Amino acid sequence: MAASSHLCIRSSPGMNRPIFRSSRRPVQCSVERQALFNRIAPVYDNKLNDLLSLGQHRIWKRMAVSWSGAKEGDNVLDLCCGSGDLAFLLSEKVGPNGKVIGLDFSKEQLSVASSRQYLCSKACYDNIKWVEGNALDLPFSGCYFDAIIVGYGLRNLVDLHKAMEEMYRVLKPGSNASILDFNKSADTFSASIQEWMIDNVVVPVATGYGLAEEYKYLKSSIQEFLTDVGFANAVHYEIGGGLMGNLVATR
Ligand SMILES: C/C(=C\Cc1cc(O)c2ccccc2c1O)CCC[C@H](C)CCC[C@H](C)CCCC(C)C
Ligand SMILES: C[S@@+](CC[C@H](N)C(=O)[O-])C[C@H]1O[C@@H](n2cnc3c(N)ncnc32)[C@H](O)[C@@H]1O
Repeated sequence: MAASSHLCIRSSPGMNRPIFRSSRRPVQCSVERQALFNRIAPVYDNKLNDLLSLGQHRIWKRMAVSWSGAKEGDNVLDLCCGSGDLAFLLSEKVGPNGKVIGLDFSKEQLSVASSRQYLCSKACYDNIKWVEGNALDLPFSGCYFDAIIVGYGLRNLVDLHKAMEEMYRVLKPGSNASILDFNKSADTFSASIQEWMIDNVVVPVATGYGLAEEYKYLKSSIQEFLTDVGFANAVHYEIGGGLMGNLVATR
């Protein structure tokens, strides 16, 4: 790893998959957010997202991977990886000659990701490394990645502009950042369906998981931040009937 001087290894109890911890100086990140994602790690998983999205999130994540442009042998980043869904998909895409880094600031989320990797027998998952770090101060040198993917991560960051600058810095020129998140649809019909779903399905289900507050502000646009930091091109695709959006930004 190019920036190995910034990373140290933390053992992951009961497992043989190390988690690398960034030793860079702390920069702004929300301690409350970090605590929240640590707290929800045992319940934030495929089952919850399957329930909320009727399994559709698996399709949306595959589309995001495809838009990232990641290919065999690439070095790619799953930013705000959580329990690692996108990292696992990327791992299959880049194959044994490629490398995947899943970065998150929640130890507990990374611990879940690491045990999923350990429990799954797919050999290609050996190409994944988990890094505990901050999206606002990435522990990698410039022009390091062939693709970056972010699933439902950016909305949770305290400084979106800084995160975009960091993504731009570590991406190689000509490479893509593929950003999957909730969409703020311009179409009033789609927007009202989304609002209805969130108020009547998502929030009540999430309340049962202790996540009500987190699901109350799902409707924000992120596109404007990307072009600000110098991305050459940014294209936004509406998916899932306009409920979700995938932004593809090229450096
Ligand atoms: C993928 C989903 C949630 C991801 C998610 C994002 C966050 O920012 C969080 C923050 C804190 C805690 C948890 C999360 C989190 O889980 C679920 C998405 C649900 C959709 C809003 C609702 C989809 C409803 C429909 C049933 C889907 C039907 C699609 C249609 C047939 C095209
Ligand atoms: C809603 S989850 C999404 C997880 C995963 N990408 C997925 O699609 O299922 C958002 C993740 O962003 C992480 N996160 C939030 N702020 C972060 C930051 N400043 N640096 C690194 N990770 C962060 C959280 O810990 C959490 O795991």
